[in-house]
Amino acid sequence: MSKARRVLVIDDEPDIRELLEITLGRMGLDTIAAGDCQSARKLLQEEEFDLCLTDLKLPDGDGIELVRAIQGLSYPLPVAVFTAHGNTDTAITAMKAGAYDFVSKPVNLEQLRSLVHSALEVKGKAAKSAKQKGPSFVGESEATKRLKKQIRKLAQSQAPIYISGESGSGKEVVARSIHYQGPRAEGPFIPVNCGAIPAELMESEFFGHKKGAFTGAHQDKIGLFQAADGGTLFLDEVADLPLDMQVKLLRAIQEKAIRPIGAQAEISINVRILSATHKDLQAEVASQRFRSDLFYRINVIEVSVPALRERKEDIAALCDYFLNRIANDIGLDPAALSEKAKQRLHHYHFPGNIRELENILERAFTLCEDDVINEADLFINETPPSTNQPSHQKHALDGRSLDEYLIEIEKEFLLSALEECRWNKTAAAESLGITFRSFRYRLKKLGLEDA
Ligand SMILES: Nc1ncnc2c1ncn2[C@@H]1O[C@H](COP(=O)(O)OP(=O)(O)OP(=O)(O)O)[C@@H](O)[C@H]1O
Repeated sequence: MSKARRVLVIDDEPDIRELLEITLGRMGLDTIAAGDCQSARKLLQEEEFDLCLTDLKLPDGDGIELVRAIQGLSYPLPVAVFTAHGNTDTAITAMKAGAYDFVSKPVNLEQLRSLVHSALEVKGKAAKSAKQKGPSFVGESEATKRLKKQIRKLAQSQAPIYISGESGSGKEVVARSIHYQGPRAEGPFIPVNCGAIPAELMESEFFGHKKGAFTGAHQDKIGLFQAADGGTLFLDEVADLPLDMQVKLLRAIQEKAIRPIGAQAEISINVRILSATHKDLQAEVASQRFRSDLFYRINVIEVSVPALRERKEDIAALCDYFLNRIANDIGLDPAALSEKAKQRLHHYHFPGNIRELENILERAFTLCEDDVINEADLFINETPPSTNQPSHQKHALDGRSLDEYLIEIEKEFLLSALEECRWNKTAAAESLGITFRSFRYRLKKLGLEDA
């Protein structure tokens, strides 16, 4: 018979300790209880546990400190915290400190059981087979290595994560990687493009409906939250959610429960929320298009995906990967890039990021002759921003002020001129048609004097 798994419960209220002992005992788990920080620390030093549940207010200290101490143990120990009902701030602080999840007091036993099940999987499940299901994550630049490291760490927690980054930079790839490297890998990954659902269908899409709930509801329908139960719901383009839907979503996330349209009772759901948008979500909050309470709830931890132009070292590996994949898909030999084509790609700014690179290569592959892609096959018509065509018409302000936007463009021009002139400032100034003095002044103004 396998050994029962052990849960360390830390709470100063004897009634709660007893309730948890009974509930966890019925789940076949052993409970070891502590009433304060000091005895909890002693137990953590002396014994090994599979899960820890701790209150945040303890007579001799703060539960957050225990959460931090647990991160330093020599083995991974998922820890969930109890928070007062509706106290989102402390839940967020705890998750930032490394807590796996939180449970609101008074404790809802069904929610607690589902949390315990999924937390124990963090330790139990070998992510090996799951990892193979994850997306390919190509790139070895320092920025990509940092991103991969962050993903590995975040995959083990339950904290909602907000993924920011330009369009096509790989936000969904990051979300999938977090899902498939974590304990929910065997569960569903449900991506939803919030901007693509018509407003009138939104509630039913997210929460489902019962037969007859409204005209046209011919049968029961499961919503996206239920479809993602036990897994991850990825809210792509979350900034596009209408305000009334934002309220409903916030409630579902906070209560960990939904009610399908026309249903009598709520249904508990166990879903990890990841979200993304290419817009500046903070600016959306400032202009009251996005609710600040929902913003703080989904943005517990932010992962920022760098634009492709900020990790040019990845371009070669991505080209190999895409060219092999494209050729494989149609059963042909992969094409090679000519030196000039490589150079062109290296100097291009990729406003559409990795998706644009993929499209350029796909088109070039079908156009090239003798399996060699030449510069002309790339059809990159845009003159680089360092020469003469400003790119402002192609971009929306995306919530930025005109000044912020112009500063960004100016920076882009200066940096790409420098890059093209191999960091020779005199030549870069000349290529932009300005004096060396003016060039230096602008670099300083924009904080780029070290460039
Ligand atoms: N590191 C990577 N390795 C391999 N392929 C990648 C990588 N990053 C992105 N891709 C590919 O680039 C394309 C765009 O990526 P993805 O859809 O994740 O971007 P996004 O930021 O979510 O885009 P959008 O803002 O339009 O929603 C996809 O085909 C994806 O598979």
